[in-house]
Amino acid sequence: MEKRFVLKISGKIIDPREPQRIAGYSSVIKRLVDDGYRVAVVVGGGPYAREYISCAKNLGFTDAQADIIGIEIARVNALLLAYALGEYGYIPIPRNIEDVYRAWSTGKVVVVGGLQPGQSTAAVAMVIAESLGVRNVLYATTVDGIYDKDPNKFSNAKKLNRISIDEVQKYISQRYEAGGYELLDPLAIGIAKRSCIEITVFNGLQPENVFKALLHEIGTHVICHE
Ligand SMILES: Nc1ncnc2c1ncn2[C@@H]1O[C@H](COP(=O)(O)OP(=O)(O)O)[C@@H](O)[C@H]1O
Ligand SMILES: O=c1ccn([C@@H]2O[C@H](COP(=O)(O)OP(=O)(O)O)[C@@H](O)[C@H]2O)c(=O)[nH]1
Repeated sequence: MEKRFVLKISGKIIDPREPQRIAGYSSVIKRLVDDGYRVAVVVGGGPYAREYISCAKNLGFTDAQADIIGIEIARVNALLLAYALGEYGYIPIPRNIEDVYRAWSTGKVVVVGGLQPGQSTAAVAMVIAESLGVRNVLYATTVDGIYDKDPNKFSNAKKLNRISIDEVQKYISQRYEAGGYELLDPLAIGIAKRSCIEITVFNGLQPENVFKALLHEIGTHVICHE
């Protein structure tokens, strides 16, 4: 099995109010590196990004400006994890794909926040996976996987264990705006499709769930047909 993967962690999970969970992710990632895995991590902006984005919108900023503010918050969350990784983590946080290549070539764990307006960190995870030739993205979020409809809105939503990348769009209702882009945004889906990148969407509130997600024991496995 390819021992390389990209791990996208929701900003709702890497949250400054939960330092022990950040320490938990650092320990899980270090164990995987010691076990011979190469990992690139993308961290989202979470509730703080949305506070700043709502302030930006209130001040009449453009969506691009609101996105850029979200990017910076995601980068700060990424810095929390990168520092927690100690000598395993690459510093500084890459700002573009060229920086990611340089960081990856050092052999360290690359941790990234946002990259550019008009997308989410899910798209960042796909772009990085595609750039590094990695075919496996683990998506740690706060729901158990992809459901047939939003589980936070419909109590009768059913979790899907395995779906094709071509089906994803019909299940996700999405606000295409700063702070939106729920789950997999259009760019993330497009890149996963064209480069046949497999995705496991799982509940990452417990860092140890990464081990189960790696083995497709939990979450939703999104596959592509070669
Ligand atoms: N079909 C679906 N299955 C699961 N979650 C969905 C679905 N449609 C919308 N969602 C919403 O997407 C959210 C996860 O997306 P997002 O908020 O971007 O999370 P993250 O912070 O992990 O990027 C869930 O909390 C859920 O409310
Ligand atoms: O490459 C990126 C990554 C993030 N964002 C902005 O930063 C916010 C926070 O990122 P994301 O929504 O992916 O974080 P999470 O869903 O994990 O909280 C997004 O909503 C976007 O507004 C962006 O513009 N470009």
